Amino acid sequence: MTETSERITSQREGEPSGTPPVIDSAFARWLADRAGQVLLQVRDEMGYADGQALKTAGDRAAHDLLRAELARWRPADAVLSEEDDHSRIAWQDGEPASVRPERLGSNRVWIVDPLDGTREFSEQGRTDWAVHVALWSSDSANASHLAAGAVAMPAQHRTIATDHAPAYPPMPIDGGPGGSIRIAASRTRPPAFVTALAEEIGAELVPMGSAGVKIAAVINGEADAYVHAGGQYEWDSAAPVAVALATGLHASRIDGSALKYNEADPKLPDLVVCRKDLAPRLLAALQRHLP
Ligand SMILES: Nc1ncnc2c1ncn2[C@@H]1O[C@H](COP(=O)(O)O)[C@@H](OP(=O)(O)O)[C@H]1O
Ligand SMILES: [Mg+2]
Repeated sequence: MTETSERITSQREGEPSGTPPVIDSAFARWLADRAGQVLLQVRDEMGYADGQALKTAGDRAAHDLLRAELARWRPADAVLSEEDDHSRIAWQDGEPASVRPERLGSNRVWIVDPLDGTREFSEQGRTDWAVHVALWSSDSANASHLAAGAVAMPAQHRTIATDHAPAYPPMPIDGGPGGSIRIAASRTRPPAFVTALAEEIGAELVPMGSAGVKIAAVINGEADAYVHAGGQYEWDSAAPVAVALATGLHASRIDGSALKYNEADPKLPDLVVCRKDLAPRLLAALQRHLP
């Protein structure tokens, strides 16, 4: 991890407090950092006695901050947030049957997960939780249309973002510790097929919370791949995938197709993020283990 790719999240000296950068990628970092600081405060103030109350308070506080700052500094843009009420849309075959979300007519949509790794946030001592801020833009050149992204990991005192894309992860000399590929997977609900996949390719599973933290582990070279299937939403992956793509990593659905964001139905149930040299082997093995 280089110094430029890993910045302490606190307000820098001499910066006028509350004035965000104009450039979208730096704005994404600023916003994720702000929400991260709020989440640390919530943890400090509430403690861990009531985990459910802590999760609810954290989700709400970070969501409210992101919503307010986006309304203030990017008033023309649309927002898709995990904490919004998606239930008012009646889904039918993956299409909204009644209300068409306003964001589908917008050229710029901020896709945010105020607190990814909610469970880990509520557990004392755990640092594997994150704030995700991504910008989807119809003008963006990449297939996923992700123009900017930031993942703040406040309890780890680091933020990764597309304004200073991290260096391409180092190649382990012998394929990682013990010579095996390291696959980051959910610590509480790893998909069954990932275990079978790991056995076939002689990989080791590295359990941790938060999709953002797992993708950050691949970006940092602490893991070689993140494989997930069985359910997730656009906000779980948009920001870390934006950073992974800016770093030069492979990121796709597990069938190899492009990850698409700002779709009518925000479900995005599976993905794989890995070094480019691993992608052909991993995708071929995935074909044999698709759930
Ligand atoms: N099967 C599933 N269905 C829906 N969401 C899932 C899921 N598996 C993981 N996720 C979401 O992906 C994020 C990372 O999960 P995990 O740590 O288990 O890998 C979590 O986001 P939130 O914490 O924002 O809810 C979690 O809710
Ligand atoms: Mg999430």
